[in-house]
Amino acid sequence: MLPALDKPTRRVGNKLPGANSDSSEVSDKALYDAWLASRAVPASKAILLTPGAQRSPSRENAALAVRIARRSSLGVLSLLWQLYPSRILLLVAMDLCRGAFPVFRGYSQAMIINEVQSVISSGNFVCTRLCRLIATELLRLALESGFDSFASANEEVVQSSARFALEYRLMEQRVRMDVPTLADPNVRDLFQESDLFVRSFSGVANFGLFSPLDLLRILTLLSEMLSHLFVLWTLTTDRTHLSLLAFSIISYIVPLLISWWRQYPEYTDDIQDIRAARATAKQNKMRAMAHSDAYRSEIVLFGLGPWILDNWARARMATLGLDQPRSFPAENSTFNVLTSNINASGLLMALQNMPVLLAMQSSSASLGSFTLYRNSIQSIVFSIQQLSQLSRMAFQSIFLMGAFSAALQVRPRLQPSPEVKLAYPSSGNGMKIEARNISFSYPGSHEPAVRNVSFTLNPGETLAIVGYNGSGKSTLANILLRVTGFDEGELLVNGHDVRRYDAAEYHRHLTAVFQGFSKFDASVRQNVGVGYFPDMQHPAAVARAVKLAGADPVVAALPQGLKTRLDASGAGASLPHFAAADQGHRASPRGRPQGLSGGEWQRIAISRAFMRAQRPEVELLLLDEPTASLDAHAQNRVFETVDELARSDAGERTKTVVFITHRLSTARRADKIAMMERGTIIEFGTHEELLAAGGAYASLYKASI
Ligand SMILES: Nc1ncnc2c1ncn2[C@@H]1O[C@H](COP(=O)(O)OP(=O)(O)OP(=O)(O)O)[C@@H](O)[C@H]1O
Repeated sequence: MLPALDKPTRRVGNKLPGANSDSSEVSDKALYDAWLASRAVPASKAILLTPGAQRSPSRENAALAVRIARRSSLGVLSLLWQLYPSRILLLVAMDLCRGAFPVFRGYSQAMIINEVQSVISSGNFVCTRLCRLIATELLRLALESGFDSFASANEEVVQSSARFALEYRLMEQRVRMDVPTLADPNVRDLFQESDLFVRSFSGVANFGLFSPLDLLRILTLLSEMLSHLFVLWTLTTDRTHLSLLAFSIISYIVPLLISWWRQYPEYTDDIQDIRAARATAKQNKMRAMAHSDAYRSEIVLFGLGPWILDNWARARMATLGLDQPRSFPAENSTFNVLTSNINASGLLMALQNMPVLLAMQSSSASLGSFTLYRNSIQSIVFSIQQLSQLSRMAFQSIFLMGAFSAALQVRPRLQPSPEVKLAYPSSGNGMKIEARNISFSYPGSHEPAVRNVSFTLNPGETLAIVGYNGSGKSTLANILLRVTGFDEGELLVNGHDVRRYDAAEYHRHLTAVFQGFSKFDASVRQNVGVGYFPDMQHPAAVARAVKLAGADPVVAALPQGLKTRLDASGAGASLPHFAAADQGHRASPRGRPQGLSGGEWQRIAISRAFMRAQRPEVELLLLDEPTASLDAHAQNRVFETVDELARSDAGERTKTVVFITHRLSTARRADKIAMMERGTIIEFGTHEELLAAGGAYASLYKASI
């Protein structure tokens, strides 16, 4: 079970036998735990690294990397293998062959150099052999580039299909996730790191990311090193030469090791302490604010730009370590100071030349073989350098791979486990809802948003939920809709615990208007059609829903009717072309997204709910302040339509209706009214009963008329 960082899981009693109801799980808990542990900021187990941050190469992290690799690499590699086994084999073979190319290149060029040397030293300027050698070199170059482009094309196909396959798996998993699962910050980070893993499939070192396919690059480097070693072996057959060879390689590697050691403490530009972790989180928050369209109006109106910039700059400087003066001698060790002041490279260069000079004494030595010798040693050292860089990237990618594997195993919190799953039993005349002592607290909140709520609603009845702001109405609605889970109590729907229904199946039997409904940057038809996908492509069905919601005049005034693209950002309304269009009402240019008023958007949201409300399988209509932005006439019409939709042709009630409202004139339409205060139902009954009781509802009602 995922540890909820913000909130202890309080689930007392009423737990379904054998079911982890309303809790998510990762089937490989050890994998998830190892990934989570790798994110702990050293010296503070409570603060976690931001997603994508590099793990320090510590012993603990190395052990975690081994554990993660053991648990996830096989799954990921077999997933990749299944895509294109033949192409992957070809990729491996070609990458191994590529390793031998530099050696061939070296040989060919050495032969040309030798030939030029012999032509000059003999004074016999006959260039037939030289021309032949140059022609061979050109042919070799052509073959090599042909081979390279074929190998690259193959690699591109493998990389992009791997990326697509993994992206698909991740996307498939992400769309399965419900609100409570994604409310867990660890799950969100898990998905974010998985995204980075998927993005790494774009060729070597894409944005510093390393994919398992890039391991082939390591193969190429190894085969290149081996072929260079072979060349050196053939060039230096006796023991003296072998020791010279070893000496030569060491003299190249030592400066590298020294510079690597000197850089090591600065190896990461990353979060190694709590202060940096906090600064990174703040920097990301400020960056998100600056980039988001959703905040734009308030940023402009309240002049938040400089405040955002200032906060971002301070946090960014802290993450880059620019906020404190650097005292170099204090920060650097004596060793670093010494080594930075001693330039050993000159001396080592001289040492590197020694083997070459000694080899020159040999009678068999030629200028070409010297070139080949030096070239091979340089290539070996370069390969070692690259190998060390790639292995550091591979180390980081293990954690991202672990995140990917764990993310694919997350079971959404509201999804029942197979042993307790139950098919939804339709009643045919509306949903029966029995709430028993339901309580729920948002993660991180100490006060329950819903507390000990109990009520019964019979099939076909209408319930109005009223109450003060923040009294828990929308939260209760989300619990009934199974968008949010609950911590304690029991919710029976048609006689069974709602936690036993598959969430997607349960949702097929209800429709809703949310208080904060979604506005999509899409056409009117799509904005409404999402309410019932099978009919989205049928303009007549969409037009019927639009008419039922009273949105037909809005749509008729749009330049392309149902096909008009809507501007969900709200920025469109303030753009010049919309200002001009206002005089000629809706005469915006074809194809430009169209802005809508708050009330117009609300009618679109109601149309969306009505798309599905007409379906016979729908047994619950839940409307959270559906008419808050509508005028009184439009409001009455919406409630009349809801009443019609909730009845059969014969006029019998076939759907249960729950609506939340602040307008108490509409609440009296309901069979039952629930008055909420501080998360709980304080009064429950008919309008007349509650008025007669003279309690909170009665006083609120009197205040509203
Ligand atoms: N996502 C959330 N995270 C944390 N707390 C929340 C969240 N949403 C709501 N709350 C808190 O839960 C409580 C109930 O909120 P809810 O939205 O259910 O009230 P409401 O009665 O619908 O309010 P309103 O009439 O203003 O729409 C409030 O105290 C609110 O601050």
